[in-house]
Amino acid sequence: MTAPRGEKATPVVEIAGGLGRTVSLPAARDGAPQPAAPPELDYNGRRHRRAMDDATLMDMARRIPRALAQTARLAWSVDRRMAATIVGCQLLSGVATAVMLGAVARALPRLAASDPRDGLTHAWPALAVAIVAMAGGAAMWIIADWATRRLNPKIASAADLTLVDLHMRADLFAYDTEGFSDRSQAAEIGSLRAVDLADDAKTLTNGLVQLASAATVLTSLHPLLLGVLLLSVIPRGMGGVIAARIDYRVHDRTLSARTVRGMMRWWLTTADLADELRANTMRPYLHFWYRTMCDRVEGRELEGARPYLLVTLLAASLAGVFTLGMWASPAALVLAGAMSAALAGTAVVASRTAGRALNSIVRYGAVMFHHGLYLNDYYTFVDEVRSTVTARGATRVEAPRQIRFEGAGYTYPSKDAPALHPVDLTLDRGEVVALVGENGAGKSTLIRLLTGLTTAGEGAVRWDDTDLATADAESVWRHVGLVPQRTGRWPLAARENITLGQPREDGDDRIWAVANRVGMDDTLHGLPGRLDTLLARSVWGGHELSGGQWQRPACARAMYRGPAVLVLDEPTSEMDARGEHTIFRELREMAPDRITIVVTHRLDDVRMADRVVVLDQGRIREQGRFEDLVAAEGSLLGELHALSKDR
Ligand SMILES: Nc1ncnc2c1ncn2[C@@H]1O[C@H](COP(=O)(O)OP(=O)(O)OP(=O)(O)O)[C@@H](O)[C@H]1O
Repeated sequence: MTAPRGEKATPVVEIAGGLGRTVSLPAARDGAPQPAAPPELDYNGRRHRRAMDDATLMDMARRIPRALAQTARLAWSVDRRMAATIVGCQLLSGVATAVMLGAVARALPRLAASDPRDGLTHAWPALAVAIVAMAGGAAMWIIADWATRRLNPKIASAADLTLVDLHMRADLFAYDTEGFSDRSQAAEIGSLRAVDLADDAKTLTNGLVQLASAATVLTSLHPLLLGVLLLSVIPRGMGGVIAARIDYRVHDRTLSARTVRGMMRWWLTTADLADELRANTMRPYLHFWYRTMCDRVEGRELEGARPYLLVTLLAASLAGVFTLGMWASPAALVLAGAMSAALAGTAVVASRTAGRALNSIVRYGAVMFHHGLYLNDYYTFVDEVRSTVTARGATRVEAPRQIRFEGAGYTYPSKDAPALHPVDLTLDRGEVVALVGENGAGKSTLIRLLTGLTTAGEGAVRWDDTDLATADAESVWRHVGLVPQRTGRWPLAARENITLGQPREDGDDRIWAVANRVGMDDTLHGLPGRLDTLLARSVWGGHELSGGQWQRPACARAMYRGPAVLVLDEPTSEMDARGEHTIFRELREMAPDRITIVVTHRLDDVRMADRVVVLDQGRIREQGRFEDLVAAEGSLLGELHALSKDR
């Protein structure tokens, strides 16, 4: 048989089999054709492209005060003393510049006297003032820099902590809304940029203060000089905006590739996937994929280099022309007899100060505009998530004797069809209820509603008489122990992996007792530091558990809480038969004091439940005792049970 066009026939390797026979095996697909390049991925978080593309000098001038105010608010909230130090130093450095220029204005006419010795004698007090003012200005800059360095780590921690905490407190509804992860990512960029913004703000305000001082001195020398100075703002400003736009476009065009490359990097380097990657010879393709992303980023960055060079060259040339203009104006005033040569010298010094200040203002103004957009995202996201955190009611609930679904249904925000159609269901304390159904039937959604993780879109879920939509969420969760389908493999000590989420009791006796109940005590005794052993292979000194072993601390965690509502979503899917048996035996023993709900696809485990609720496409199709349902004609549970036996 011939191989398809473009593909090589799979080579066959002859190896010696047992008993002297030769066995033919297909060799690894070493020379397999390279696949197509990964598709261009679009990143929905790039909401600022238009803002940056369309930005005029006026837009920037309007937005920058807002960015400055937001940065000041952040700085003030983390360290008032340092924030005030920076502002004070900026003002003093401006005063120092004005004093220095004034002193130069006084010294120069005296230095220009016919006898240099005599001139110097008269000029030195003013020169001394100029030198002290310059040194003072430099000292203020250094102190402002020191204060910024003290402020920056605090800003970084505060912004990061706020975001992480809000993510942990956000209503799950927020996670399901369209574009949440994009907004979250944009906010994260904002929190990272907040530190840059403090630096940018310091340099920008310093530029503004210096400019104001120099402009005051220039105006006092001759009002015309101020006009020339203001004229020079326009070309410098335009150049700054265009260069910032080019930078931003490169940033924007490489953002998707950089984002997915960063995500893929974790997949390629984590120990979790190292086995799969090697044994399935995935490396060549993944290397090709990663290389393609690197090339994409590299290529686009190089594309931006040329226009950036042209714009900066043009802007520098125009700036040169205007610098000449600023120097020519005092000369013209001297020639016209409107200004002395000595004052013209002062004007040149003041013009140079103003020119440097303008450069800072334009450069850091553009950067602040850009970074400010992200800081704005940060605050928008923080406000959005805060509103979802406080959206629930304030009624505090006690451990329920009964949970009732009263026509309770739910549709995910991104979906048209309900994941759960309105259902009526009552669960009583002491009962073990098994939830059964095919993939996507709505079991996890029902669990989210009964534990108050999500509130019902229609109808109500009541814990005794309290509608969970009006309840204080934290007070509900205090009574819940949940083993979700995907549990956390927390990179913490074994002890914390069991006690996580509740206050520690004195001693480890309860921890060992619960470890015994989930059949984990032997494993814990085998760990080098027992309960102190760090359960994370990737971290130095850590220890790894097997997949099934990891499900035990998750069950132990829920049992350790001793909750009034115990919910387990496929808790034993990776466990061996002994582990599974132990867990279900314990669940039965614990049942009298609580409401227990178990989701499982292993239908033999369902026998231990008092009642089985079968979900089908978001509706309760049948419920009752396991034996009765299996025996009933046409029952879904009977069909699924028969299929599980027919393997
Ligand atoms: N966060 C979500 N956003 C949008 N749709 C979702 C979300 N979670 C679940 N769904 C959808 O809701 C429906 C019910 O899902 P659910 O997870 O409740 O099913 P399940 O019975 O637990 O399935 P499985 O047995 O596979 O765990 C499915 O169609 C699923 O695609």
